[in-house]
Amino acid sequence: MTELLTVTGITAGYGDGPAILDGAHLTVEPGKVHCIIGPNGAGKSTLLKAICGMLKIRKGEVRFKGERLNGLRPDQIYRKGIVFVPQERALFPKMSVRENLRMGGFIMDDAHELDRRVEEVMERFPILKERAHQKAGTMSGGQQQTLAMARTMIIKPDIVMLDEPSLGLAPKIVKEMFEIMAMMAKDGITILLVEQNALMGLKHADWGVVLDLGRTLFEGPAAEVLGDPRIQELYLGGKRAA
Ligand SMILES: Nc1ncnc2c1ncn2[C@@H]1O[C@H](COP(=O)(O)OP(=O)(O)OP(=O)(O)O)[C@@H](O)[C@H]1O
Repeated sequence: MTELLTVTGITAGYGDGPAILDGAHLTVEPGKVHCIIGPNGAGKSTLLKAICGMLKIRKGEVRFKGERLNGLRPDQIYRKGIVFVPQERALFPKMSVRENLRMGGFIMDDAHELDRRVEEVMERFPILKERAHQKAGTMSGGQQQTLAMARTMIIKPDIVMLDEPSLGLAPKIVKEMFEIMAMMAKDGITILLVEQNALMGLKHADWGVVLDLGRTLFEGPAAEVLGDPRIQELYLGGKRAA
């Protein structure tokens, strides 16, 4: 197995506060969809924030393509091709769809190339092309989520980390969101997904990771996680996977 990213025994927290992550580990394989599940407060979002450089790693390490990422700033990690979409999506609500997409390429020096990428991405998402001049903040939740996901594609990233992208969206829109995620994976983008609806998340994933109290309790093929009676009982609401 060739790992794209490995997280080994990391400890991290907010400021000088207690360790929220306490020995978490993770193996990320190229081109696959990885879903991190676990109860509220387990540290799922914190894990994504630690990987993308928003939180200092106190112990352990994160390696990407063999290179240690510890201590790098978020923009340096972004430049390497790891993009994080937080729960709140971090769009610029007063800026247009096109301007938001351009912001996805803030690390690109070549303005023409950036414009070309924005056009290319808009071709993939007709709703964004139609609404290129609309202010992002005036769009529906689903359209904003589409924009947030499309924006990651501007720099042709290696890894996109999505923190609860389905939050607050109607079921039909959630389905569309998972379709976009599948399209990104088909394009070769490796996905790291945190999903509150663990069953749904795992059903769309290749690899499952169970995090609790800041530790990785289990990681393995998503089908195995779905089929494990103990995990079903503790983390999947006791529901048998269909
Ligand atoms: N900005 C912050 N400052 C201090 N503590 C924080 C901050 N953000 C999260 N925490 C704490 O870190 C712990 C883990 O939060 P985190 O958001 O990573 O959990 P989660 O597994 O993603 O759960 P949820 O589904 O509730 O978001 C919680 O106890 C939370 O209160």
